[in-house]
Order: sequence, then structure tokens, then C-alpha cells
Amino acid sequence: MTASPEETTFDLIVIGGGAIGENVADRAVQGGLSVALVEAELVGGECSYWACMPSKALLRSGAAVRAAQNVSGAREAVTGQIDVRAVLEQRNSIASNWSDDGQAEWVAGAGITLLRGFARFTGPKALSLTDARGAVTQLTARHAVAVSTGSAALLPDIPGLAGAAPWTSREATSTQEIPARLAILGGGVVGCEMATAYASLGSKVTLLSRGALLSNLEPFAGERVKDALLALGVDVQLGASPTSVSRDGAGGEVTLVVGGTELVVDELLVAVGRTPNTGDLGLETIGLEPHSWLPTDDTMLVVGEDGAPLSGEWLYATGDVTHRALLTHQGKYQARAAGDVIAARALGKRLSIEPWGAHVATADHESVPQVTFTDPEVASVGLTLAAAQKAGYSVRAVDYEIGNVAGASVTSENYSGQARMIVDEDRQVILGVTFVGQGVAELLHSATIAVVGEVPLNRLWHAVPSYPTLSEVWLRLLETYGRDTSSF
Ligand SMILES: Cc1cc2nc3c(=O)[nH]c(=O)nc-3n(C[C@H](O)[C@H](O)[C@H](O)COP(=O)(O)OP(=O)(O)OC[C@H]3O[C@@H](n4cnc5c(N)ncnc54)[C@H](O)[C@@H]3O)c2cc1C
Ligand SMILES: NC(=O)c1ccc[n+]([C@@H]2O[C@H](COP(=O)([O-])OP(=O)(O)OC[C@H]3O[C@@H](n4cnc5c(N)ncnc54)[C@H](O)[C@@H]3O)[C@@H](O)[C@H]2O)c1
Repeated sequence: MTASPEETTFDLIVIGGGAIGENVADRAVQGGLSVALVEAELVGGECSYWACMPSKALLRSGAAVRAAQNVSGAREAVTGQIDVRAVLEQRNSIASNWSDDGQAEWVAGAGITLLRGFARFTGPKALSLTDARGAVTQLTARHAVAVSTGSAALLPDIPGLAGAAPWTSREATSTQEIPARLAILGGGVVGCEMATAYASLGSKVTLLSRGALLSNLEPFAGERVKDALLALGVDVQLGASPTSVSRDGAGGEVTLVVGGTELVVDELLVAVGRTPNTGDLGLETIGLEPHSWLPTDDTMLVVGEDGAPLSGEWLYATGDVTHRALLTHQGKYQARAAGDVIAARALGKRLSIEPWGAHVATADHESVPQVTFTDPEVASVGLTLAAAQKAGYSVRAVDYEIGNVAGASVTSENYSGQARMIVDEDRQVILGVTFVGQGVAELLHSATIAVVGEVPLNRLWHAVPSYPTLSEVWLRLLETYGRDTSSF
């Protein structure tokens, strides 16, 4: 049966029904547009089924046990081992058993038309949709198309790697068996989180990292996480990268050659970054390069090599595929801006596109928060010292040992953690904050508000942290910086 033009023409077509695409579609519908959301796999995308949620489910039991083991009285109550089967079942439940029924229901309830299949551009505002049976439908967008196709794990060009069936983050977050021996390639966020999870669940983990761990963050973060991984029994090898990889038949042992020495494991997880899902999107039909990231302006309009939006200003991108900040919360922030601005432009409404306006993703530049769920956690927002200096700010870094605040001593015996605040000396506002320690994830939003709000230090003295909480680290950071009383 051939679909009628009414069924194949929409004000906006969103390609990719991950967390980000869902939000673009939702905002645009709320803004008054008809919207189709095209999804080739599961509505909800990586975050729900193979990334944020299942990975955190794998990490939580180990963190809970260690937290109890560091409190007298509670320690005595922790007498057994982690129940790995129960952890995997809980993870299965958090990943909705890889069924997207609930999210598809939400999409329908939000007034979005869900189209299942794989979308490719055939020209400006024109797409073909291929469904699971191979049937092809042509789609047309009246006003805009938003690409929210996400990213996939990058496989480096190491001899033998591709043929050795390595794990990516997908297998690592969805496995039903914990391998006895796991090698992890890459000391970034995925590598450090998965090393923590699998060591907690009983694997003998070897973590191979070319450089320092978590190298995009303050250096002390990676150092403290490295010490914690060593304490968990992880073999952390810095400056190490395999020169060849092979697997002994399907499902057999994997052998890596690292610095001339053989390392034999049951599985190898590759976690060396991401590649955009744009290889088979028909980008060549609209003058863009297949396999490339899709850079945007702050209203999320895709820009060409000249930095200007494509002719007609109809193509938007949000989420990982933009390479602005590969994080669910930041992608959803972009999605809110994009969905609203697409609707406003389509309906000729007033735009709010000045920095920090409603239709722009200004925070992507220097105010991105991120929690790395290692143990200790790393919670950071804004610029590191190195990034602030590189950007030309006149800065001072203020450090404090979190273990010294009263709240830390009741949270955990021998609490140890570090806080760093980066102060813009010219404006007396905070450009970045990093906390490393148990339970610091929930501290992060206070820092995000201080950074985004550009709250002057003199006003921050009036934001009084409750006693005895970890938040008292804020007061200690201010005291360490010193109070300017010259204007009193
Ligand atoms: C192991 C791991 C843990 C993570 N943990 C966190 C975390 O704790 N917190 C956090 O903020 N971020 C985390 N991230 C990052 C987060 O998962 C991503 O930033 C987020 O999923 C990006 O969402 P997206 O919608 O842009 O892309 P995706 O979630 O990848 O969704 C894209 C969707 O588009 C579909 N698609 C692609 N091409 C087409 C096409 N041509 N036609 C139709 N459909 C298509 C795909 O099937 C997919 O469903 C983690 C990432 C990994 C790998
Ligand atoms: N909690 C979270 O917010 C969370 C968790 C997981 C992932 N993520 C997101 O997912 C994205 C991908 O994470 P990731 O860990 O794959 O990437 P990443 O960019 O964080 O780290 C990749 C690491 O691999 C190293 N590397 C690159 N090529 C290598 C090679 N050939 N051999 C050895 N090492 C190599 C890099 O130096 C880097 O340290 C991140 O950008 C992050 O934003 C977020």
C-alpha cells in the first residue's frame, strides 16, 4: 500500500529516536508542529539500553558495598559477596529488558508520529525510510530535519582487532556473563567506569591506557581514580597500547601483544572514543561529507565548512552527532533549544537567540557538567585549570581536601577527596569546579549553578552550606581563596 502525502509529509522530521531526538520532537510538537520521529532500532537509544542506565546499574552494587564497608557498624553487616546474578537482573530491568514498549507509548502520548526504519537523505528536506522488511517510503519535511543519530564505539586500527570480536560499550553494558579476565583498551570515561564495575563484579581487569586516566579532566581526578582501581585489584598499565590482537576461535581466549608481552584474557573491551552515526545517512546528497560529525551553531543549525548554516536553514543536529558534548543531559539541553527554535522559526514567532537565550545552547561552550561514576566519583563542570589558561583567562586554582569537612567524617571513615575551584580573577566568578570523592555527584549541580549564574564570589559567601554535609567544602574553598573585605 502506498502512503498518502499527508502520511509522509511533516513539519519536522527527526532522525534518531534516542533520548535527544525524543526531546527535539517533543518540544517541536509542544510548539505546534507535526513531527515524525524515525528510529531504526530501539526508541530511547544508547543511553537507555547500552550506555548511561545499564552502566550505572552495573556500578551501583560495588559502590554501595564499599560505602557500607567504610562505616563502623554497617561494615559488620556486610558479610557476603556481591550477588552478581542479582546485579545483572537489576541491570536487565533498568534496561527494560531491551524492550522499547514504554518509550514508544510515551512518544505516541506526546503526539509524535513514530516511524520505524532507517532514514537516509535523498536531497534537501527529502528522506527515504527503509523498514525492517526492506520496504521504502519517501518522506518530506515542510520546515526542517533534525539529525539525532548519535555515535558508535570507535575501533582503532590495530592489527587483528576487528577480527577478534572485541566488546564495545554495547556488550560491556548488556552482557549476561561476567568474564573471568577482562582487558580494557582506553582510559577515558567508559574505560574507568567499566574497570570499576567489572572489578567489583569479580573480573580480573587489566586497563590499558595510552596516556593518563581521564585525561580531559583535572589531573588529580585521574590519579585518584587510578589509585582506587589499583586498590580494587585492577592492573592499570599507562602508556600501553596493544600492537596486535587475536582470538582463539569463536568465543575463545583473546591474546593482546602489549610492549612485546602477551596478555591473555576472556574478553577485550575497546573504549577509545566514539564515531558519528553519519556513514550511511546520504549526507552526500545534501553537500555534506559522510562519516563526519555535524557541527552546529548555537541554535543547532548544521553549519558547513564556511561556518554558515546550509542554504535554506532547514538542517539541524543535536546530541552526540554534533560532537559538542557527548552526554545525555547536554544533548537534551540542545534538544530543548532546537525543538523550540524550529517551531518558532516555522511559525514566525519571536526568537531568543542571544547568548543564554531560550533558543540557544550557550552552556555547551564552557559550562558542561559531567559525573564519572567511578569510586571515588568525579564530578566536574566548566573549565579545568589548563583549559581556562589556554582560553586566556587570568585564573587562580583553589584546592581543598574534602576529607577535612565535618560532613565527610560522618559519611565515611577515612574519607579522602579533593575539590578544585577555578576562579576568574578579573571578574571574581567561578569558571570551573571539580570534586573527586564518594558521593560528590549530588554536589555537582551547586557548582553548575555557580558557573552558569556567574555568581560573584562575594555573594557566594551568603550561600551557606548546611552542617554537617559535604557541601561545606564550598565554605572551605571560599576561605582558602580569601574574602575581599576592601569594599566593606
Ligand atoms: C558506556 C557509556 C556510558 C555512558 N554514560 C553516560 C552517563 O552516565 N551520563 C551521560 O550523560 N552520558 C553518558 N553516556 C553518553 C550518552 O550515552 C550519549 O551522550 C547519548 O546516548 C547520546 O544520545 P543521542 O540521542 O545523541 O544518540 P543515541 O542514544 O545513540 O541515539 C541515536 C538513535 O538514532 C538511531 N539512528 C541512527 N541512525 C539512524 C537512521 N539513519 N535512521 C533511523 N534511526 C537512526 C539509533 O538507532 C539510535 O537509537 C554514556 C555513553 C556510553 C557509551
Ligand atoms: N558518566 C558519563 O558521563 C559517561 C560515561 C561513559 C561515557 N560517556 C561519554 O561517552 C564518550 C565516549 O567515552 P570513551 O571513554 O569511549 O571516550 P573518551 O574520549 O572519554 O576516552 C577515550 C580514551 O581512549 C584513549 N585512546 C584513544 N585511542 C587509543 C588507542 N588506540 N589506544 C589506547 N587508548 C586510546 C584516549 O587517549 C582516551 O583516554 C565520552 O565522550 C563521554 O562523554 C560519559
